[in-house]
Amino acid sequence: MKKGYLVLQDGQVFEGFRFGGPADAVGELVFTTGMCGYIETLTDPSYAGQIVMQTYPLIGNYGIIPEDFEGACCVRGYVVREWCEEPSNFRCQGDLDAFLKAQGVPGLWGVDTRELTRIIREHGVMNAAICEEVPADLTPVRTYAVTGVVEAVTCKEPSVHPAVGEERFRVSLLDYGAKRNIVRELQKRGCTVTVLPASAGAEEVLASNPDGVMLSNGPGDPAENTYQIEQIKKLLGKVPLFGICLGHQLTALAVGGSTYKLKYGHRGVNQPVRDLNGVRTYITSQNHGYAVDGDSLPAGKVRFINANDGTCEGIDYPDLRAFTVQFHPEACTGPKDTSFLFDQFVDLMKGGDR
Ligand SMILES: NC(=O)CC[C@H](N)C(=O)O
Repeated sequence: MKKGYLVLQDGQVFEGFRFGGPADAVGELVFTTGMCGYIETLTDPSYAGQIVMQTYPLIGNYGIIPEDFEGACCVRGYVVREWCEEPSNFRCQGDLDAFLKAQGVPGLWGVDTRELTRIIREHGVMNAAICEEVPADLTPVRTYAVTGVVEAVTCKEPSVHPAVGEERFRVSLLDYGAKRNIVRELQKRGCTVTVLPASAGAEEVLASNPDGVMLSNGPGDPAENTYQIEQIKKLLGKVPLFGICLGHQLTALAVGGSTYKLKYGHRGVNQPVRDLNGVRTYITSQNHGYAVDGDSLPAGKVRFINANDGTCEGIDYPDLRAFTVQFHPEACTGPKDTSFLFDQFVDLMKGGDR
């Protein structure tokens, strides 16, 4: 077993064992609390630039299942307490170590992920390095910044995904790092989906005369995406629009609201979200480090809030025929509590209210 280290930007060092890719890596260290769904986590492009640490202590026991991939593996590193060398599952096609090796993603195991999670909860997210030798100079770790990541993960060319069954609607999906299940949820509901690169302009989006526009999830600081925000300004009010996660944040910025970085984000599959339009609380899957400041909004109304910390989790813009959520209604590991939001998007495209 080969020793390795996780070195935090403040100089704390954790010794563990290497697995996965052989290179060293620097990234923003974040933790996710999902007890399952590590395949979807590893292949969610929203994690670009980040070293992901799983709080659940045993990871990899159902192996790697390519059918469940959400997109490309964009994490910079992976940290677990223990990984399973002998996965068992009828759909399994390989183990975690082989997957990380093939992706060139360095991993570290055998570290006290509970202690590390405590540190991050108290201090907030920080940068870290997975390395073979503890570096004498931590400047590259301290100065690392997640930037330019939407451009790095978006598709290069448009692609069309036909509706399952008869085509009822045509949706343009702006891909800021889209998870595949967004496309599937739309296809299932009779939508033909045209996936467009994040560089697509509003004119290009509207040129095909879509019934609705969907804005995807994606990595990095939302405020960095000034071009995309300008395009959303031009789209709002012209066509029904639904935004998820980064798409939600960009829409809020487009109407003149603001976003800010959360101390350690929401990442996991059991985040409670209260619907302010009723009495329900939904359990949701989440992966975000930034949030919309609900009080900053010149348009729209906060519809969902996180039951743990009261942060904004969704906004309705009835005058603009748009709505957006910070959580993931398409979550493939689940929970699927909020998949009805895709039905509501369809209702909006039909010309009705949600
Ligand atoms: N999953 C996402 O779309 C994440 C949005 C954004 N990058 C954030 O961290 O807040």
